[in-house]
Amino acid sequence: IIGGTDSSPGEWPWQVSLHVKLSRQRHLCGGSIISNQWILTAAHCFMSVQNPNIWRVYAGVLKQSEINENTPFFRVEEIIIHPQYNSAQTGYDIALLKLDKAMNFTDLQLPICLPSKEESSILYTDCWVIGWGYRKERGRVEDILQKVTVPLMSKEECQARYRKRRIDDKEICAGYDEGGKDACKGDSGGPLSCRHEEVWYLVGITSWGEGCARPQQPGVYTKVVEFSDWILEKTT
Ligand SMILES: Cc1c(O)cccc1C(=O)Nc1cccc2ccc(C(=N)N)cc12
Repeated sequence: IIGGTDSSPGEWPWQVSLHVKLSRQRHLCGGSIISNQWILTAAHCFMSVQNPNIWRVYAGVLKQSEINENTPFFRVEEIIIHPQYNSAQTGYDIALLKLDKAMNFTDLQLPICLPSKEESSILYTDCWVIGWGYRKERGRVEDILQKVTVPLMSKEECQARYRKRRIDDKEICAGYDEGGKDACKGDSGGPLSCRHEEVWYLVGITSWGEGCARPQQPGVYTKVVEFSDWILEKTT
């Protein structure tokens, strides 16, 4: 996250850290708890590592330094990548992780609401992107979960910023024309969370952007409401 601040314990209880354990272990992506057995994240997180057995899901953590060999984690029973996914820049950057066992909800690990199609006309004005990703383009994974508020933008405005690419209807953009505040590498798969009438909704999944926090290069997110049917089909 570029231009953000430290989060507090329990501020974003749906945020998880996805680690890969080979000889060493490291944070690769974020994700969101959407039920006691399912995590929603980005498909591009799995392009180099599709084997479910090497993934570990950490919930209820604020700092990466909290994670050690004694920290409890969930194993991944199944990775479901959207069948139309090719690359982050071409959309459908969405994946579901089925946990090997159902998690108990606590103050530190709780699900976020999926937006419903009926409410897709809501104009969200209080949106935040969070993660342990880079604080600058040539950065590294951060210790304390960062948060930054970003305004949503129209598809037309976003397309005007990304002339070489096609921004499709199942993507949503957010950011500032002057740059300076944005998600970045390592935040991928994490939530773009928007609060509406005291309830938080998972509006976007951090997907890509040209660099990070550059002027007139907004962050591009998978538009979750467009995948409601797919999510329900796979998780029920
Ligand atoms: C290609 C690249 C790096 O190697 C290092 C850092 C950033 C980049 C890059 O261009 N964009 C990115 C690469 C991977 C995940 C990203 C997630 C979000 C954003 C965003 N701006 N909202 C940019 C990303």
